[in-house]
Amino acid sequence: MEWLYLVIGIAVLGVIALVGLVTTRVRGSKRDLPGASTDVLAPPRPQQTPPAPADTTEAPEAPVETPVEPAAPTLDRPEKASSRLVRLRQRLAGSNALGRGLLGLLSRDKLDEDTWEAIEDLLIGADIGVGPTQELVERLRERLRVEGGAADARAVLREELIALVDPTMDRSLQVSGADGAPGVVLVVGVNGTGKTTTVGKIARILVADERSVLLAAADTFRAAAAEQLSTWGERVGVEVVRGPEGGDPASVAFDAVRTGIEDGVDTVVVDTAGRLQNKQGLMDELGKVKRVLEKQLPVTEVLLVLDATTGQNGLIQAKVFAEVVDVTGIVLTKLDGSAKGGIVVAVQRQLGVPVKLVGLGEGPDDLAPFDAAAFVDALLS
Ligand SMILES: Nc1nc2c(ncn2[C@@H]2O[C@H](COP(=O)(O)OP(=O)(O)OP(=O)(O)O)[C@@H](O)[C@H]2O)c(=O)[nH]1
Repeated sequence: MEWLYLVIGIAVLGVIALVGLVTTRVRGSKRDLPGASTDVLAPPRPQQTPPAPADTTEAPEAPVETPVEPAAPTLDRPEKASSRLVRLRQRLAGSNALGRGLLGLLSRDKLDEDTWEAIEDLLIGADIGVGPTQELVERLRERLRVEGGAADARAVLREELIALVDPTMDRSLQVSGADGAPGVVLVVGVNGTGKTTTVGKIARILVADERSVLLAAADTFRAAAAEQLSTWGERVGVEVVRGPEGGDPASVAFDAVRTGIEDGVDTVVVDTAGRLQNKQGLMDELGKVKRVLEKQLPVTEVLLVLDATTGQNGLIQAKVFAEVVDVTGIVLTKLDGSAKGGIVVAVQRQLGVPVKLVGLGEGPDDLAPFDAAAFVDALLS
């Protein structure tokens, strides 16, 4: 019996050993299958790329992002006043017909009475005025007679014309107040002479000279004038004080000077209306504007704007304005469109005040400080 138990035990052990061997073989063969996976729906694994070799060069730095500032409005850079008359001298083309005409006559071999008469006609035609014409002709006759053939007609004419225009007059603009207070420039003139345009151009001259400026749109009569002035101001970053259309011009002027004092600007330039029904209305309004301005600060300059193409009419206007306000300087506009440069002499004689600025075109920087010698040189060029 014992041997039977022994045989059964050996047989059981053999079976166990056989089953264990088969299981191990099956597992081993599964592990060896390429791509074997427990889940067939799983997406194929992305192929692993070998790690890049270590880069020994420095990686470029990522650009640093700077915050974008809102674009500042681009402002005009007005031309310096000193270079303007030279640039604009060819604009006096109409007037230099006068210079050429005079030189042609004076260069004749014989200066007879007919020639002197022709010279007089030329001068009067150029609006120099009767008195200054006679004075000039007398001086020329005298000098050419005394100096005789040795005289250089051109040089003599140049000297005498400069003397007539008067280089001794103070033509500087009074744009500064006392003790650091703003200077106040009051601009007057009949409408259409180029007054508003001139105020805009004066602002540019001051800005080019690095002065701070405030404009007062005290021409409340014409709505477009305030708009026009604002456009001039915006181009050079100058503030414009405005009032309601048809409002009191004196109150706009007052507000502007108060703002100018508060802001500490160098100069306040005041535009005024010129379109008034009668002389009394004009007197009342301009007188009031000036009085109201002077409650706060003295007016340092009163500029009268005259259109050079209007000839005698301009002289009559000049007289009326001079009665209303103390004009301290004249701005002659549209000299580019006029053959009558002689008006410079006539108006200075009439008012006894200097031409300080001349308008020689519609461009923003076509307003130049007046200079007697440069003007005469342009006439004779
Ligand atoms: N050719 C030329 N034109 C000029 C000159 N100055 C001004 N003008 C022109 O003259 C016209 C009238 O100018 P404004 O400034 O509007 O005249 P204003 O006197 O202010 O007129 P109101 O505002 O109605 O009183 C405009 O077309 C200007 O461009 C100049 O020197 N030469």
